[in-house]
Amino acid sequence: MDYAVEMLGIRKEFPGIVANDDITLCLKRGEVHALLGENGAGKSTLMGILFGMYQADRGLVKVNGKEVRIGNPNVATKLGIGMVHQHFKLVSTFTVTENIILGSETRKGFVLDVKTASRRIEELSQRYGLNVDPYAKIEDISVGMQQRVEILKMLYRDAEVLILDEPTAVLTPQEILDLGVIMRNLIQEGKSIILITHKLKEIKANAHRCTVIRRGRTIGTVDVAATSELAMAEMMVGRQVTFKVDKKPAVPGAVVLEVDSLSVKNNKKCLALSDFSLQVRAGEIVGIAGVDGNGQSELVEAIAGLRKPESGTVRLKGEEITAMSVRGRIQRGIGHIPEDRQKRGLVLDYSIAENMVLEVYHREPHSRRGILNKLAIKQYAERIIASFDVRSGQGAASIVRSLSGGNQQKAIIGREIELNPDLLIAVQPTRGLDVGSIEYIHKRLIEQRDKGKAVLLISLELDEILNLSDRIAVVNQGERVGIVEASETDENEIGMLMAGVKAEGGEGA
Ligand SMILES: Nc1ncnc2c1ncn2[C@@H]1O[C@H](COP(=O)(O)OP(=O)(O)OP(=O)(O)O)[C@@H](O)[C@H]1O
Repeated sequence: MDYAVEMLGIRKEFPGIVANDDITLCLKRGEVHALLGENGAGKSTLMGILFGMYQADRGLVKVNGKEVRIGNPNVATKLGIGMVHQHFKLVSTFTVTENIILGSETRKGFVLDVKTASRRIEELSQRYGLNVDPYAKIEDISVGMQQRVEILKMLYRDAEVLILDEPTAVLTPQEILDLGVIMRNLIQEGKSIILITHKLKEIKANAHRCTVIRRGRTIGTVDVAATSELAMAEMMVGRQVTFKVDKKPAVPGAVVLEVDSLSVKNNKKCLALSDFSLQVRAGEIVGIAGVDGNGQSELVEAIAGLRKPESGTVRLKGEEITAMSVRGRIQRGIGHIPEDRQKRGLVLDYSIAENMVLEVYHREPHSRRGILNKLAIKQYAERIIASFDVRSGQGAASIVRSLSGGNQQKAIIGREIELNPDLLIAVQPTRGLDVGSIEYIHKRLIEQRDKGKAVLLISLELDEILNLSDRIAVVNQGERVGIVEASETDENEIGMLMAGVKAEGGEGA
């Protein structure tokens, strides 16, 4: 069999946890091979070993049939293995070419040979249908384009095996389709791809085979065309899963959040949200649908107190909070699951325990007269860890940086729900989560609603918006272009509104 990569019997232990336990993954040349596993199953660790970031404790790696020792990423690069990480590694003030040649520059005399490099990048870009401008600055191009630059970086270094770590998590629906085309172009040219993703639809659409791992062990490798999404999901979590959300009709009560004529500028000082009004009542979930970058982030930041609006007001339970501090808002009952878990959600070098009390460490029982009560904090964190199934090597004492992405997300959600807020703002709450965890988080959000809390849900996943929300507001270019009852709408109508076709139903905010 013609394998580009064989990973055989791989084992890797971290303090307190076996991240990979006898895992086998064989990548055929010219295939897209999905790697599927629940959060913390060990996918990133396995790929870290292939890319030379970690050393396996046991097992064998073969590239093109030959046993290799991949001591660091440079060795991986020389062996033709490239990786696009979830968080891109680009210098935003550099151009595309400068980023791509960084670390492997060629010179003419003392001068960097940017011209030849740009020409080669242009050729590669055309050959694989990437459409990247070598002279554009990274900060001026979209996230989707930046990802293509990462792909080009690998191709420039002659990678034959490309590892894509949850590549669609940051992409818009159109960009996801485009990436599918790019992957097809790559394999047509003989490249092989390992695709880490939680999205079964994408595996179905793009992958030939899929290896499923659970709790560090290989469950099996299946032929994707012959295996249903449900079957793959069940292999992954080891039990039956349902994709449908069960919920009773909402019983909305008093208005909890009232946003009135809010206008907010973005970092570039342009109006990102204009004259936006919305109400969220107790006992309902209001979803905000929109293509990424249409003012959702600015709306959330203005409500959470992270950004000052230009005009308009924000009220919580009747009280104006437009200019109130973040802590004041938290104390009055706002919980916030932020968009970027690493930048806004967590302090990565703190333990789980410390992260769980970031908003409440100054209150009893977590501290008294300025002295922290470590035991109370640990117990508080352990409760969240248990009820949200946050998996880590050393429980509450684990440093958050060492947690898998999905477990970091579960920790944040647990922390915010534990605050029992009157208004819970959930931004992309299930980004990077496996289907089992998504099911659980959805249940918990609905439970909040049924307890009479107001939930504002912002998500780029239309399915999530449609399944969870009671009402849906659609934003386009910072304006509210429609607000509809979730039970009376469908994907098509929301899609039209997202594209900017106005259809205000005459209903109030
Ligand atoms: N550097 C590290 N130090 C200690 N523990 C680690 C380290 N890296 C990973 N782990 C642990 O190993 C386990 C596997 O993590 P890994 O990141 O490989 O999972 P994953 O399958 O990629 O998960 P996700 O889908 O959530 O990103 C987790 O329990 C994680 O906490």
